[in-house]
Amino acid sequence: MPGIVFPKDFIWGCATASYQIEGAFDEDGKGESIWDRFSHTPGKILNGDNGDVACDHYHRYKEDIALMKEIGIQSYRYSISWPRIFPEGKGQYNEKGLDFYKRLTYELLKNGIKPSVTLYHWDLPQKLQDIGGWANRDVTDYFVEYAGLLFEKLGDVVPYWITQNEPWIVAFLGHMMGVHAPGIKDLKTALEVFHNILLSHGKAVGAYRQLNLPGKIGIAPNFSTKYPASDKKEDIEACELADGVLNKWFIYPVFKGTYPEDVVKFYRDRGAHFDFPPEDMKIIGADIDFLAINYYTSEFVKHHPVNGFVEINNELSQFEKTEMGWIIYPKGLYDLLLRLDNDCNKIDIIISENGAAFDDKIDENGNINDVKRMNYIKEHLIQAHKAIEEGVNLKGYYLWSLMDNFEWSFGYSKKFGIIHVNRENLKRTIKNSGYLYRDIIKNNGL
Ligand SMILES: OC[C@@H]1[C@@H](O)[C@H](O)[C@@H](O)c2[nH]c(CCc3ccccc3)c[n+]21
Repeated sequence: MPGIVFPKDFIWGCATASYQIEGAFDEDGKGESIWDRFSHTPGKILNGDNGDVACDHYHRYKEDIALMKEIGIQSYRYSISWPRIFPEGKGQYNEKGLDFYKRLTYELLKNGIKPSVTLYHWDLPQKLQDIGGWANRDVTDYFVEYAGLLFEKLGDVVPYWITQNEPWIVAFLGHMMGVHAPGIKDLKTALEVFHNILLSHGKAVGAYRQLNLPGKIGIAPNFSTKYPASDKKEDIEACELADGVLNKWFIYPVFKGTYPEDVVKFYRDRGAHFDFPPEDMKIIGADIDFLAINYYTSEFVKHHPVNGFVEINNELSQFEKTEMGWIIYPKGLYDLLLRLDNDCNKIDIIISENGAAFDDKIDENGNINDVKRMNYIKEHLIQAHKAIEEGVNLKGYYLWSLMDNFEWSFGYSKKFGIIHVNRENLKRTIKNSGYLYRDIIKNNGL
């Protein structure tokens, strides 16, 4: 592979999220989150796993930051647990909870690692779910109160802020499919939740601008590139609809001030009447400094007589798959980056999540030669670099994830880390993919 060199100020990072790594689920005044409630509900999580202890990052954060330093990570994307800050979701804040994130943030800065803070990565205070959660429009204002406190306390030292992680997953896995917290199965609720999460994002951006802080603020949707399974007209139309449901459903409100008409009709035809106050759309379309994208895989799409479209990856044996059953399709990242560069007015983009779960094997010397993950990382970075050469303003890459952690409904069975975590004693071991990433960072390329 001819030497691939990234731009000199390209940011090399890694990402985690509070509920997936912290543990200490009820320590130092933290309130219950909807993921505490969901994972404590029998039958929701594989093997009955939960985040009570997770990777115990709450107590081991200094050791974990030392490992980031050893790998040479330049920026660390972490999320703040809202119920650690506001145990009841609003009102009186919890000094001890805030103190943890101050200690974590200053330890990163001390080690020359730029903090990138995600305000919401799914762990809503349960007390807010008790009053309707994200389906209750008032929660958007409680989110601004929460965000505003963190802007005030950490805004002068945190250079990157991400308001919301994956509104689509929160809305549709949590409120339509019911496989994520809070486990609701209702399309209309899912649409309200999606809208209110975007509204909370826009309001928080507005609050951030008022404070004239030195950092940058954005949002982290999940995208996947859709390809028609054939060149039949019906499959091409089905693919357009699938792209609308996932990708346009985010891009249009945030960058064009409206929801995509074809998808609104799709939902209306399925009994979910959908329209929101026009003034909301202005708030949702607040200017952001960067778009953070989570990309893992792509889908091939076929026409379906009832549902309009069906994604057929599980029928495709020609692609390698990860332990999540997702096809490995690096060109989908390239195509996504070119598309976003075009659709989002050449906004700065960072890849806020990219990575893969594989069934890692530990050899007799305790080393983990996770070649599949190493190949996945290299192949996706090659595509990211190609996009940069095409003029895409790609500014950074955050690998998912720093360490093996709680993979939502799959519990600890799916491992995405470049650092292995022993589930018995929580011992950390850098995998060969971690050493590869160290070399990539050192060389600023492949
Ligand atoms: O599944 C790996 C990671 C999660 O651990 C992160 O918390 C989450 O931000 C994240 N998003 C995606 C892509 C969208 C997706 C999420 C959950 C389930 C299926 C697809 C993959 N991941």
